[in-house]
Amino acid sequence: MFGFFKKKKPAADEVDLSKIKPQPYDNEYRDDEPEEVVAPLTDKQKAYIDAHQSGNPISQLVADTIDDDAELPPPLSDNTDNDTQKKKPLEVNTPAQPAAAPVAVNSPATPEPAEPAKQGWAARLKQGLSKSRNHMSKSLAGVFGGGKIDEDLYEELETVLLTSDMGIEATEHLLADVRRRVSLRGLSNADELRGALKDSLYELLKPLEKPLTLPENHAPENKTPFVIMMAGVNGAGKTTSIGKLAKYFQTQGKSVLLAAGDTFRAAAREQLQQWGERNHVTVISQASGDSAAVCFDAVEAAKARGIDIVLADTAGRLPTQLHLMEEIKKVKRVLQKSLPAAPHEIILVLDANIGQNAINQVAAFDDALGLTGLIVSKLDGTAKGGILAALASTHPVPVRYIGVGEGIDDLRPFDARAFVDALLDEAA
Ligand SMILES: Nc1nc2c(ncn2[C@@H]2O[C@H](COP(=O)(O)OP(=O)(O)OP(=O)(O)O)[C@@H](O)[C@H]2O)c(=O)[nH]1
Repeated sequence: MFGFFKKKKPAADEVDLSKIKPQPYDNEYRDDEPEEVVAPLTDKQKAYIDAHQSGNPISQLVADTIDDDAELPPPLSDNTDNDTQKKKPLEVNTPAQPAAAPVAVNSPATPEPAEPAKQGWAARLKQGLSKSRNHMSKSLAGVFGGGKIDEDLYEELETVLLTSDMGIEATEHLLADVRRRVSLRGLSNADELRGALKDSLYELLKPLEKPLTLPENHAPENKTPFVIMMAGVNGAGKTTSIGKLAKYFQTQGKSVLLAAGDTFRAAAREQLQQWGERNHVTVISQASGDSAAVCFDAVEAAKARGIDIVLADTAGRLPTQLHLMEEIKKVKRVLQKSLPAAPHEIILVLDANIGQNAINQVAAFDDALGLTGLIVSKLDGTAKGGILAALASTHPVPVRYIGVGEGIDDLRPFDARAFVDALLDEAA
């Protein structure tokens, strides 16, 4: 669809958009010349070309027309000169040699370090949660260690749950539920408590298990992209999660495009471009441009190419930074300009290490954006995996995925049963 850009010779400092190739789709790389897939130009496309020829991505024009721009803070980039910003060329990083099959992730340009033998997800999850499991196991040794079930034992259990970051509400709920099960099942020995606790925790977490359902593949000409926007505080794991998801979706036969909407952190764009190369997917970015504009461009590019999924990165921000919360709301509004139903999914990425702070973050981002899901990252780095129980009792937003490591395969849909087993089974 971008073949029409061939008609213009790009300026020296611009990306030559004629080099853009279509993405792999449905496991098949379409190597046809761009001109062959060009439909007659619509008014919108003409406007796009005009905007591009003036060195001014159309997204910037759309972003500029958002009514409440006046209330917005100055742009995040160091460069606050609007004119200069408008001239920032759109960067489209398309991998030079897309893999024949989307599942192949090794790029000749950026060879992957040799990975150790692949583990199944259950083993990865268990290994990822080993800190939490060891903490639980050690603390619960006294509880499950034998003897009678009595009030002292319930008190000990209460302490273990609280020190595992489950929070007061979840702890009270679990204690009451365990008591109920003990009485129903007529349990009397402490070593029988483990099963009762596992069942209680599973029932508490089960409502969080609502996997993301992607739309069916449509014919390319009818297809609109499914847009996933990421939000979260600095360093929560947004960019890394996008990289992992890009691979995960490709293994499901979906084509993916990335939007480098974190235009604030110096290396975020390069970091996303690296993930793009590893996954052989296109990354749309602008050097220190406007986040909303980059995301808009990405959705336009995805529409033109019949891409299934757009993953939009955003800069990290604290909920207390009100001007930055306004900025991310603007990203959402500008995405809707390109595709009224977008973003179809707004995911908050939560670092599991932050403990009870997670509750405030979920509440604040939900209030600002209307969250549809969570990714709980870095569960491997904490001994307090109980945060999910706290979320389930206070702010039960679906946990779409959990991350248990920095590797590309260390992210999967949340499975309450597997999680409880990995957390509460006896440590190896
Ligand atoms: N151990 C572990 N590390 C992770 C996980 N997810 C992300 N990280 C690491 O956390 C660090 C921050 O991750 P990023 O993806 O850059 O975080 P971000 O939210 O995009 O950061 P900002 O752009 O600054 O807001 C990186 O070093 C990642 O490798 C995880 O599940 N486990």
